[in-house]
Amino acid sequence: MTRGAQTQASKAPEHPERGWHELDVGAVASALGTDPSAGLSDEEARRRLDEYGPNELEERAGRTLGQIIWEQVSSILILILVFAGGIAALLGRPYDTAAILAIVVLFVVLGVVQEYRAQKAIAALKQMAAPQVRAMRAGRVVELSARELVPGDLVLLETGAVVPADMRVVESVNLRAGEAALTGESEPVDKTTAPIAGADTQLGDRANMAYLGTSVTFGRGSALVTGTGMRTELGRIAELIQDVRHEKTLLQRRLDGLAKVLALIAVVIAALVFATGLARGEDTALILLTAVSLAVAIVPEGLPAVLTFTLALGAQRMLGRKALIRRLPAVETLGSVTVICSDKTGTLTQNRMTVLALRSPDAQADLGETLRERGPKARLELDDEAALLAPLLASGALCNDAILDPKTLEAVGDPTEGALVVVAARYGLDKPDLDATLPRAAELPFDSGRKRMTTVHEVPSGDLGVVEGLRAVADGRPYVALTKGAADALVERCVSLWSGGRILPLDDAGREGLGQEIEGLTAGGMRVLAVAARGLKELPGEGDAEGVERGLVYLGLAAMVDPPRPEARDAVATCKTAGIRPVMITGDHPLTARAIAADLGMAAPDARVLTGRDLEAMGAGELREAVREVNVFARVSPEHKLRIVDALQEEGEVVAMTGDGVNDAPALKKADIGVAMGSGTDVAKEAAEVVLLDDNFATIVAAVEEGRVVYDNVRRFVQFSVSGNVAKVLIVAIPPFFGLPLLLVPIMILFSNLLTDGLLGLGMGVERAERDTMRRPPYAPTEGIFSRGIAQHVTTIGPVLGAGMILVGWLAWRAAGGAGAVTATEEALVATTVFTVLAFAQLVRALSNRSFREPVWRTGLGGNRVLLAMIGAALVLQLAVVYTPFLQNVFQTEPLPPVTLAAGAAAAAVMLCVMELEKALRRRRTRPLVASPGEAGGGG
Ligand SMILES: Nc1ncnc2c1ncn2[C@@H]1O[C@H](COP(=O)(O)OP(=O)(O)OP(=O)(O)O)[C@@H](O)[C@H]1O
Repeated sequence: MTRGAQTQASKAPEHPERGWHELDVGAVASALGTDPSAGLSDEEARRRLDEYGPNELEERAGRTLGQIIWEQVSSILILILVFAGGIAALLGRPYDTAAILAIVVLFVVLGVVQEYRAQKAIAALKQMAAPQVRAMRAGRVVELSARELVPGDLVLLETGAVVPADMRVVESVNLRAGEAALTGESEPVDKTTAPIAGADTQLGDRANMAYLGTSVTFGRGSALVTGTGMRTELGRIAELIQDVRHEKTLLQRRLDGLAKVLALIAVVIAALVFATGLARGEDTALILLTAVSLAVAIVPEGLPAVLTFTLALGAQRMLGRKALIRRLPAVETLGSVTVICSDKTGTLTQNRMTVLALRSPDAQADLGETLRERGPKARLELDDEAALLAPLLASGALCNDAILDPKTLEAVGDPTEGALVVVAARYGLDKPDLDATLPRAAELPFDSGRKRMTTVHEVPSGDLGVVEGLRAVADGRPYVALTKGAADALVERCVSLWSGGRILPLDDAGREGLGQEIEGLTAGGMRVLAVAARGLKELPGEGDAEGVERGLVYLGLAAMVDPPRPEARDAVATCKTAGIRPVMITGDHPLTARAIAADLGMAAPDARVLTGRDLEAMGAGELREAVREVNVFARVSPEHKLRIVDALQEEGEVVAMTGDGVNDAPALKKADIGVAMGSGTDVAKEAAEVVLLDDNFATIVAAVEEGRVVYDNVRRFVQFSVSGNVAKVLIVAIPPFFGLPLLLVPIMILFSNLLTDGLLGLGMGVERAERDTMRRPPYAPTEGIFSRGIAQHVTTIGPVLGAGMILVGWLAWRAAGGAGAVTATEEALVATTVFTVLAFAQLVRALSNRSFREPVWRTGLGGNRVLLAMIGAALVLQLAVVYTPFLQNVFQTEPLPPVTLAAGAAAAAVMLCVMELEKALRRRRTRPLVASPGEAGGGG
C-alpha cells in the first residue's frame, strides 16, 4: 500500500518553476515528493510537520502584549490615578504616592494578565473548533486536524468542508468551491484536474487549484497540498484581511462608558470640593488630599479585571455544558436571546428513524405493534401480501446511501435512509444483494431544497427475483430511475402508479386520495417519504434532475417515526418560563412538524404552521406580522431561514438560529447567535458563534442560562462596587464640612477598591445560576446595567453605608476628644477605624449580594466556596494592614483595640440587616417568577 509514498518520500517538496496550476497531476506529485493516490508516509509527514510547522495562520487578530499594556495604561482611570499620585507626591506623602503608583502597576498587570489569558482561552477554543480533515497517509484514510497538514498531503474533500490549505485538485466528482472570501466571486466555481496554461492566470480562474479559506459547496474530490499556513494565498494577504480591531463585547463597551462617566464625576466632585474648601479658607494640603482621595474613591479599579474574568469563565462553563463558544461576545449575547429557532431533526428529535407504516397501491403494513412486541430487531416474512410491497421496499433501499449490517439489522449513514434499508432487510431484502442485482449507474444526490433524491440503475437481462416488477416499471428501457423524497411533492410528480403488476394512470382524484393518505400519516408526527420510478433510455446528464424526476410511476409510501429527545421537552418548558420563544424550522411536512411541536409543548395541536411556499407568497410586512405568533415553519429551505431571522430581528427579537449545512451559513451569520451542529459542515461552524458538541436543543438553553449567569454576575459586581464607591465618596466629601479629619486616606481607598472589592468581585464572578435565572425575562440589549433595581440599590445602600461610616468616624473622633484635642496619631486611629469597619461591612455585603432577590439565609453561605475563600483572604489582608508594623507605616494605620473590632463586627451585622431589608422591599416592588415576557418583572 505504501509503495509510492515510500519511494518518493525522502525527496523534499520544491516549488516548481511554473505555477502549480500549469503542471499535470504527475508533475505536481513529483515536485511535492508524494504519491497522488497513497499520500505521504506517516514518517515523512511527521518530518515535514517539523520542517514547515503547523498549518495555521499567525494569529494577528489577537493584540500583542504591548498593545494590551498600552490599552490598560492609557485608560482614563489609570490617568486619573497617576494624576492623583502626582499630587500626593507634591503634598510630600511618599507612601501615598508610592502606593498609588504601585497599585497602578498592579492594576495594569492584573488587567493585562486577565486580558491576555482571556485572549489565549479564546484562541484555544478556536483551535478546538479547527476543522478535522480526511487525508490519505501511506495509502490509508486518516482523520486529522487541519493543523497537522503538510505540503504533499493528499486530502479528501467533500461537500461542506472548508478547504484547509492551498492544494492542487487531482480528482473532481462535480467538485465545486465557493471562493467569495478569497476572490470576491459569489458564484461557486467548478473544479477540474487538467493543467491550465498561463503563469499569470488569476486565482479565480485557476480551476484546478483549491485555496485555503474557500469551501466545498458541492461534490467531492481529492487534492494535493501545495502550501500550508502562511505559505498560502490567504496567508500572503492575511495581514491585510485580518481584523486587527479588538472585538469588545456589549458589556465591555457599556462598562467602558460607565467608567468614563464615573471618571468625569470624580473630576467634577474633586473640583467642587477643592473650590469650596478654598473658599472656606481651609488648609490647602488637606483640600488637595481630599480631592485626590475622592478621585481615587470613584474609580472602579477592579471592574475591568472582574469583567474579563467573568466572561472567560462563562465561555468555559458553556464548554462544560457542550456549547463551544467561538467568539467571546456570544457569551453575553446568549443571555439576551429572546427567540431560539431550531431545526427539528436531530436537535429536537433523536434522529433515530424507524419505519412504522408502508403503503403501496395493492398492500399495506403497520409495524408498530409488531416492533413493540418483538423488539427493534424483528424480522418479517415476505409472504404473498408482503410481496406486493417488494418494489417499494427494494426501491427505498436501492435509492439509498446507508450501509446495512444484515446481522444486527442496523444501518450506518443518514437515519432517514437507514430506516428504509432496515425495513427492507426485515423482509429479507438486504441492500447488498439488491445492489448486486440492479447495479447503480448514476445518481442525483439529495438536497434539502429539492427534498428528494434519485438513483439510476441498469436493468440486467437475467432474473431479478422479487424485484422483477421493476423491469416492468422500467417499461422495456435499459435503465430504471428510482426516486424517493418528501411525499406530498413527489406524488405531484407521479403520472401513473404500479398496481396489479401493471402501470395504471394516476389522475387528479387519485393524487388527492394519496394526499389524504399522506396527511393521515403525517398528522401523527411521522415523516412520510414517497417512492417512485420510471424507465430511462439513457443515463441522465449531470444535474439533470428536472428532466428525470417527472412523469414518475408511484410505488408507495414509507412513514417513519423519530421520537423527540426526552430532554428537549424540559428545555422547551424552561424557555417558556425564561421568556424565550422556541421556534421550529424544519424541512419536514407541516403536519409532522406540528405534531412533534405539540408533543414538545412548542405549539398548540391546532397551531398555525407556515410553509416555505407561504413565506414566498408573503411580503416583508406580512411576514413580520406572521413571525410574531407562528412557532412552526415547515417545508422550509435554508434560504427561507434568512428571511425568518430578518423578520424576527425587525420585530426586535434577539435570535439564535441553528443550522448544519452549507446553505445555512448566511442565516447563521445573520442571526444574533448562529448555532452550528457539531456534526454539521465546517462551513456552518465557521459562520456560527456557538457550536453544539452534542447537537442538542437542550444545550442551547443551557448556554443561554450560562449567558444570563455571566450577565448577572457582572451586574452583581457593578451593584456591589458602585454602591460601595458612592459610600466612599460620601465618607471623604462630607466630613470636612463638619470639621472632621479625613476619614479615609487615598491609600486606604485604593486598598479597599482594588484588593477588598477586587477579590470579592472575583468571588462573585464564579457565582452559579440563581434559582430564578430562567424564570425571568431576558435582558434586552438596550437595557442598561442599572435596570431592575440596581439603580435603587446604589442610591439607597450607597448613602446608607456612607452615612453609617461617617457616624462610625464621628464616634471615634469624639472618643479621641473631638475638635481641637485630636493628635495626628489619633486622627490615624479614627481613619483606621473607618477603614476597617468599612472592610467588615463590605465582606457581609458581598454575602448578601449573592442574590438579587433571595434573602441571605436562603442562598446560604457555602454555595460559593471561591467567594468564601476571597472573604477570608480579604479579612486576613485587612488585619495585616492594621496590625503589621511595616504595613502600618505604608498605610498610615494604627492598631485597633479588640473592642473596636467587636464594635465593627456589630456594625457590619447592622449593615447586613439593611441590605436584606432593601432586598425584601425589592421583592415586594417587583413580581417574581414571570412566565412570559409580557409580564416583565423588571423593577428598574
Ligand atoms: N435521504 C433522503 N432522501 C430523500 N428524501 C429525503 C431524505 N432525507 C430527507 N428527505 C425528505 O426531505 C425532507 C426535508 O429534509 P431535510 O433534510 O431538509 O430536513 P431535515 O434536516 O431532516 O429536518 P430539519 O430541518 O428539521 O433538521 C424530509 O421531510 C424528507 O421528506
